[in-house]
Amino acid sequence: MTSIDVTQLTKDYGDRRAVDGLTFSVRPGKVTGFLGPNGAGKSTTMRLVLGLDRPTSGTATIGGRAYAEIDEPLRHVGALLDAQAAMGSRTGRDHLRILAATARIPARRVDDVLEQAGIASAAGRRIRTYSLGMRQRLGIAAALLGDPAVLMLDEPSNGLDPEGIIWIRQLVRELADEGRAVLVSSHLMSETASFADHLVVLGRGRLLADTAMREFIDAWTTPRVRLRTTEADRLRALLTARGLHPAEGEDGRWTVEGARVEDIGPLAAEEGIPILELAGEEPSLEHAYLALTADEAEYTTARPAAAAQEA
Ligand SMILES: Nc1ncnc2c1ncn2[C@@H]1O[C@H](COP(=O)(O)OP(=O)(O)OP(=O)(O)O)[C@@H](O)[C@H]1O
Repeated sequence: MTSIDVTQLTKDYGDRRAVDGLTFSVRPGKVTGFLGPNGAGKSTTMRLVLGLDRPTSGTATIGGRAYAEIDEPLRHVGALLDAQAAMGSRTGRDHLRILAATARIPARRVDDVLEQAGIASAAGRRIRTYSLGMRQRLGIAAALLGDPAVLMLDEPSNGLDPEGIIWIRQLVRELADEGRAVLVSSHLMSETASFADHLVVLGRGRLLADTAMREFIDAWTTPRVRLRTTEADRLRALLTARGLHPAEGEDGRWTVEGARVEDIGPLAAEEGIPILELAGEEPSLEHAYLALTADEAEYTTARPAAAAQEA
């Protein structure tokens, strides 16, 4: 069972600290979502794990060894960093054959991963004729080539069509279910929520959260209930007496922050207050993420947390 272990990892570019004393692990059998605002240090961390850059201090290891010390690393670690960087004059198949040859991976794996990535029919075409999504699929095929125990995918659904996005969601889940350690960075919260079990969140190079998805959402959001009643005054008095603050919306619906349907339904029934509608709002990863990172975004427009809560 192989994991990625990052310990006190720091990287300075001149006087800019891109990664700041990071410690976390990516465990086998799980999809770990890697989140953070633009410039938070996600790509730099992945590059350091892959030995593409040298840390200023600290370590990043895969199965206890630095990437540079791993023999035939493609057989142990698959990575998708910049899918657009593949050589444009080669065909997709040749690109993968060359990669396979460098790691003594059998050539038949090339056709397997082309098939798995859904680009077998384009394998003989030059990469420069590929669409953004096809290049992305080729990059994922390359990451899978060595059947690695560890995968690191930077924004894998970039440029993929809706069918491709569903495919990548299923793929990362399958890879984790097979016991692999899978780290996936993304800016798409609903997508991350659909496949990640665990989250590592960065802000300005620092670790903001390293926690199970469910715990993260529960810690950074409050439950909310929407309801409609014919006896608003009585219900308001009842809820206010219990320390809740119901707020009336323009459409005649009431919102109660910090409450669940299980709190309100029985209470209203006990008092004989008719309820016409009662629904809990499931807090989303997006709400939780924006609440956590509100003050951490280096490049930001409005106040995202406030905007999202109002939406
Ligand atoms: N080669 C480099 N030289 C100088 N600064 C760099 C270099 N690479 C990254 N940085 C800086 O390090 C910080 C972290 O960048 P990084 O690309 O790791 O963030 P990120 O979380 O991947 O962002 P995004 O979500 O926008 O991809 C940024 O401030 C960036 O400008």
